[in-house]
Amino acid sequence: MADAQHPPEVDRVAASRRAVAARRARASLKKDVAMRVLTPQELLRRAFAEPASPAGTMRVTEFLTSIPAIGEGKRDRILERLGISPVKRLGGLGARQRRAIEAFLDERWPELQPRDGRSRLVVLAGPTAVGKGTVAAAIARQHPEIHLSVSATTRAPRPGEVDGEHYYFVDDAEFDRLVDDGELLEHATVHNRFRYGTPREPIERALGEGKTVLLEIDLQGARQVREADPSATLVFLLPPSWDELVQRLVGRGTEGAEERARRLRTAKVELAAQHEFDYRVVNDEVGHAAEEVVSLTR
Ligand SMILES: Nc1ncnc2c1ncn2[C@@H]1O[C@H](COP(=O)(O)OP(=O)(O)OP(=O)(O)O)[C@@H](O)[C@H]1O
Ligand SMILES: Nc1nc2c(ncn2[C@@H]2O[C@H](COP(=O)(O)O)[C@@H](O)[C@H]2O)c(=O)[nH]1
Repeated sequence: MADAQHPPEVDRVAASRRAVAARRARASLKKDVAMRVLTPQELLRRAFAEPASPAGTMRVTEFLTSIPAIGEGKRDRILERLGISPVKRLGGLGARQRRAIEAFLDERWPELQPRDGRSRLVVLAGPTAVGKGTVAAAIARQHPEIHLSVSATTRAPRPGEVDGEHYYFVDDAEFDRLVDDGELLEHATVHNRFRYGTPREPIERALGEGKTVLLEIDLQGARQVREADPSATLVFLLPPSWDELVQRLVGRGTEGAEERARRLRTAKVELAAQHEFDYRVVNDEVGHAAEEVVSLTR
């Protein structure tokens, strides 16, 4: 309430700060559910016990889509079935609606959990020129609901590559800064040459929104992701044969002979590590390989 000691603008600033803090706290709770640090059932219990808390002020729509298996379409069907308005906040649900949403979670929980306890983070790795980029681009085209990570790199753009779309092209100083500020989920010097890394924030945001996230990275990066999140799904893309791999590299025409030789040396090391991965997919035909990778993320 405004008075002589608390003029209205001071109250407005304080209220806006409180609103920002509450929004951040709700976003953090959603991320915890998406990352499975917190179960939806625990979040509901907090919301019902304290309707004014960040959990209690979360909208039912936000709550449902924080569960990775629930997208917007499914969310709307669930709310309609439960007779709950999408504008409702968890703490504002009536007794009947609380029972309905709790019963729904109890009944459907087994199928809402990620398959065999895996997170929604998916790594696609494999030797140079096997077609990781091509398969990842096909997945992004066919499945816009899957978030494709854009890496930072110190390598120069190839003709046609667009900053912010194919990579964030940065210099060494900026890459150092990203590492020092903890802005990368993983990073590595690839083919003993340039540095590549996965920006952390867009990944966490997409996971927080319940999306599947695809990282197209090298073996060193895949190992770091496994360390950071043992429940990530690691997929290794294989060529139909070694000769076909060499042909694809030569056919792409983006590297000179020396760089091709360097990449093929790394390819031998990467192929020898394929058994560290959860799944192996042969990229014989792009569409098939893309759908096979997607089926492993379901
Ligand atoms: N299934 C396929 N059949 C034939 N050619 C393919 C197939 N998949 C990809 N290619 C071609 O192989 C070449 C290499 O593909 P791409 O650049 O996607 O490989 P990459 O694994 O991302 O390579 P790098 O690790 O070197 O970046 C490209 O010219 C691409 O068009
Ligand atoms: N560890 C990481 N590796 C990455 C990342 N982004 C790409 N890569 C890998 O680098 C090589 C070479 O890529 P190119 O575009 O120069 O041909 C390839 O194996 C990519 O998978 C990353 O963020 N981290």
